Amino acid sequence: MIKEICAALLEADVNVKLVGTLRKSIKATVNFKELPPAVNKKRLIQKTVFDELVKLVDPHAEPFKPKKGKPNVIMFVGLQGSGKTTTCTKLARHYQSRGFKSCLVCADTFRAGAFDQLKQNATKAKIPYYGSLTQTDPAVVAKEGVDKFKKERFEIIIVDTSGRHRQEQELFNEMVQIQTAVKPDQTIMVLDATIGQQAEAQSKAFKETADYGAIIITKTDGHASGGGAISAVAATHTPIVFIGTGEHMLDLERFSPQPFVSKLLGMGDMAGLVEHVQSLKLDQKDTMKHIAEGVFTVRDLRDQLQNIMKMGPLSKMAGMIPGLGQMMGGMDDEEGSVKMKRMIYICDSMTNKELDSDGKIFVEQPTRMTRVALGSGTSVREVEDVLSQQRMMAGMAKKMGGMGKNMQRAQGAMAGGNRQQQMAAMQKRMQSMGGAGRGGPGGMDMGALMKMMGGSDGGAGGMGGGGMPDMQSMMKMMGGMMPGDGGAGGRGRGR
Ligand SMILES: Nc1nc2c(ncn2[C@@H]2O[C@H](COP(=O)(O)OP(=O)(O)OP(=O)(O)O)[C@@H](O)[C@H]2O)c(=O)[nH]1
Repeated sequence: MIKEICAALLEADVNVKLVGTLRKSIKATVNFKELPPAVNKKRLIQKTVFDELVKLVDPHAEPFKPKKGKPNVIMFVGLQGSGKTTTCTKLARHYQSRGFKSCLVCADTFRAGAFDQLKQNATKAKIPYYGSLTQTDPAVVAKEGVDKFKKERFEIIIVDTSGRHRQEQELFNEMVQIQTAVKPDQTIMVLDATIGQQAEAQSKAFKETADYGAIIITKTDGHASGGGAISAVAATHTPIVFIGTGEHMLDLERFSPQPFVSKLLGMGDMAGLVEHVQSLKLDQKDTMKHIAEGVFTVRDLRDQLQNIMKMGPLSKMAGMIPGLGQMMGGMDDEEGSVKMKRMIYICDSMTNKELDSDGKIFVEQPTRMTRVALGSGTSVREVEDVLSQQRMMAGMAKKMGGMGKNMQRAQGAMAGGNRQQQMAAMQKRMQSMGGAGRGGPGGMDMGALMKMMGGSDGGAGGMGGGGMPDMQSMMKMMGGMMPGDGGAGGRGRGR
């Protein structure tokens, strides 16, 4: 088993030496001889590997926190094509949306077109930028830009540097010159997740020269498992702060060790998820019955919202399902929960008749929407959003009408089954999905995931007991309710 895991890690581009160390430390941690016979060895080894890897990438330190009201200069370094310019803009937008006055400085005078690229990105994100088409000394441009923005009281000043030179030494010299000129509060290295085994050497070389304090891994939405990233962290003892999850401006997520390692090993914490959900005593009966009949009322939506709220932070939930965390890119727990609470207030301001309706009543008498908006302290637009969410779910329920009955049957058949076995089979399926690299996080096949969770094929994938099958609707809803871009039902990026 250890051999298998080590092979998988090597395949995922984790550094050879690191795998060796890991192997030794597993053997040292797990005392196989003295294990009582009842202990599930496989699970124990898996957990040890998982913990070791998480320990490796967990920075155990507070990441750099920019201070409000003062200039925070952040310099980016990294090889060409690693996604530096894109990530600079993503980060500037990230801070800007959190109330920091942010801007970008292009210090790449080597590549013609670098400034244009930054300009385009910055304009799209409505972020002020600085660069020069005539000045050839990058350190001078960087200093000019930083000084100008400091004077204008910008709080986040991000400096993008060149990643390409005729010789590596020239690139490194230039990095040092820029660093000396702008004295960054933080230097971040951008590393492409697809870099593989070169990650260690590259990150070490950059560390020796530019002594960056944080790493951002880009392109984690691709097929690469990101093992190189772990090697880079291990080699340089530098924390990963964010991960890039796509080409879109919003595809930047705070790094979190557990989901990252889960993906690397191709397993989500499904067991944890099942236990968590089962401990919540969610009220599903009516909704399940309704879905089986192909119906989904406003009240069903309300109950589902409340169930989701009970589950705790969405990001935590998502982290337990391989790939889902990344897929929900940019999702902020607080924003999500505020949005959901408002949706519940809206439902709570409805009459029983409205709640038990299919929503058409609001179309027939639109003043009802105004009344509900007033009563809940929200806007008509938000009421419309809730109703369109419900309509979408109702459409799904209709399609699933027949399927719902099968689901219930399958559930009943499994109620007496061996949960442990079901769970093991489930994990295996999750692993094969994650491990086979099906398009990585962004590309996870939601249909398959939902089918599995619902166990609609009546196979071992289902989870028995109450509650779980309704994950189907929950997932869909989670997908539809991401705040920010597009509002209700407006996702689809990250794919
Ligand atoms: N799929 C995906 N693509 C990304 C991500 N980040 C960046 N890219 C893409 O990677 C390519 C290179 O990104 P750039 O930002 O131009 O790279 P750079 O490091 O600035 O390159 P130089 O300017 O040559 O130094 C672009 O096509 C980006 O859209 C990511 O997280 N996921």
